[in-house]
Amino acid sequence: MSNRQQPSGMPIHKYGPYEAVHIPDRTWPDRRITRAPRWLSTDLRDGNQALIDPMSPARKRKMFDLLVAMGYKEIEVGFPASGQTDFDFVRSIIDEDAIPEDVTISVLTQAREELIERTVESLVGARRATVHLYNATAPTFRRVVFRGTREQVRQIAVDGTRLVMEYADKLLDDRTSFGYQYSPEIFTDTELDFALEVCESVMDVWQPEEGREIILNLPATVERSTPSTHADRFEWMSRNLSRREFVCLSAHPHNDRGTAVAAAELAVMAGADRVEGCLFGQGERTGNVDLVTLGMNLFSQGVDPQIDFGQIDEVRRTAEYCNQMEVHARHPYAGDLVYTSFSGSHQDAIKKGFEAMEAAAAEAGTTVDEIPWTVPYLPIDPKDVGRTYEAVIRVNSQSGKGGIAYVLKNDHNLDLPRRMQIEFSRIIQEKTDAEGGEITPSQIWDSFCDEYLPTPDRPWGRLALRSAQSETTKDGHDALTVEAVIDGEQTVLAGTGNGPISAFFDALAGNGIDVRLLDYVEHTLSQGASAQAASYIECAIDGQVLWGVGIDANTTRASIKAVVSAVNRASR
Ligand SMILES: CC(=O)SCCNC(=O)CCNC(=O)[C@H](O)C(C)(C)COP(=O)(O)OP(=O)(O)OC[C@H]1O[C@@H](n2cnc3c(N)ncnc32)[C@H](O)[C@@H]1OP(=O)(O)O
Ligand SMILES: CC(C)C(=O)C(=O)O
Repeated sequence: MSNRQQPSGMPIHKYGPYEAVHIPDRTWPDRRITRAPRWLSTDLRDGNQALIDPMSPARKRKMFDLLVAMGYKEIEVGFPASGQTDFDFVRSIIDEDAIPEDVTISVLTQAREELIERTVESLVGARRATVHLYNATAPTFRRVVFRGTREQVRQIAVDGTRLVMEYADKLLDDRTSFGYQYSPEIFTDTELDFALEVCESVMDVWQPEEGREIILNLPATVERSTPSTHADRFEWMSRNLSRREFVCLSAHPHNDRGTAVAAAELAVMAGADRVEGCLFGQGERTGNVDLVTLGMNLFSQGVDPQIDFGQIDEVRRTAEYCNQMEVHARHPYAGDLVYTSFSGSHQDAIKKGFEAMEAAAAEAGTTVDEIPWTVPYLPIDPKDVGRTYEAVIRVNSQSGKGGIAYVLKNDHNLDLPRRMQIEFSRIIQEKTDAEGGEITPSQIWDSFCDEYLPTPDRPWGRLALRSAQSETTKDGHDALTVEAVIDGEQTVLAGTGNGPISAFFDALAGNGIDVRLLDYVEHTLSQGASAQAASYIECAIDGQVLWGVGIDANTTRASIKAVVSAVNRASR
């Protein structure tokens, strides 16, 4: 086959490659993230401004309280100059003293005097507050939006910073510890030397020093490049900024290329101290970077994310309510299906993984919660985010014996022998092939009972057990007397053997039912006085090989029931 590429016909002439950064001695690829960066949640600002239906004050408050409860210490709470809703919300959380002492709120503004004044006004009385000023610095914006030169655009940032400081001096008092953040918008489209020049000019006004940091936020307003180039740009800025020790370098990735999480992680490796994003990647267009995935990625590497994700479904439900948008079923760590496996080989490995964890914990004399998590296909223990194991394995036509056996073990403590797993999985497979879709654990259980465990309210089969009594004969054999119904007739069966099962086979043989034992497994189902035992018996009956199952508090009765189950199945 030829390797030559054929043109697709797509209009590629409209686009060009993203410019690389010349930084051959880059250091970020060798760095590791060993602690969480500072996080800023912008759910209430960048997230909110992208919603079809922006959050009502009640929804905003619910989101704010959620973020605080999760442990976010920097929260962008709005764009107060945008209108009364955002302004009033900022006032409400300050006036109602809803902001914990260790939480800093921040508010965004354009570099326009009337907006800056209104923005600072919204913060009066706040304990810890940051004004976040932005202006676009990218060439297209300079040309199209501001219709200005580099110098004029740099001046917007400088004047804006000065105005923020003046209004903070004028309107805020010593109740407020006041901070400042500047963002050269579309940093990813701005020439690096110009981004640096504007940031330096802004710093010249703010004068960062010990105890007076400046947050320089470098937004990938539109994600343009690979995460590696994004990291190169961060390393370049981090190396070239003056007063670096007083700068909190912040990343603000968006997800236009679908790589925002990687871009944020590589930016941190390249020197970013802080990451701005939204829960579940809410935000403009394809969203801001997802703070949940970032935090959980750290957690899954044994790094404390500094955020509590222990009840991820609660977080998801609240975010869905506030944003009025659903989190996708495949969303990392939080989607409905992300700890669920339908396919046979995955289920088999998961089941074995759980069993290996239990064995390793028992050997170490501890619990599975104390040993390293190593269950195949599950990057983290679903329990750590408040999920149960119930949904870990779900069964459809792609499933195999391991998954079905897992459901029976997990839900009913039944540990089926391997060959019986194969037998029962064929029965389930026939059902899923015929009916399509998923078969639920309760449908699996119904099928299992129907196949192996006829009950008085759901009787079937030619043989029904009424009672069984066994005693040991003088020569050490078992003599068994069984009251049963065979083909509708009350019968008393009697037989002897070197155990109750062979005595029962003897009794059945006397009634024309020929059964041969191939395998026998039993285990207890529960502990304590009402303990139940499960027996699994593989028999050859009339040329067929079949399993039968019996459950009873008495182990002899459990095994006799298992034989009855197999005999009935043979003639079903
Ligand atoms: C990348 C981001 O997410 S940035 C955040 C974006 N978020 C929002 O815009 C949500 C809130 N915004 C709003 O509610 C409104 O835009 C307001 C109330 C702030 C301002 O509204 P308006 O006064 O009608 O102005 P509008 O939004 O149309 O802005 C356009 C004007 O602001 C100028 N401008 C835009 N951004 C900035 C900036 N960061 N700094 C200074 N001027 C700016 C534009 O050049 C334009 O000026 P012109 O009228 O002289 O051409
Ligand atoms: C205001 C800035 C930080 C922003 O939201 C963006 O550039 O995406």
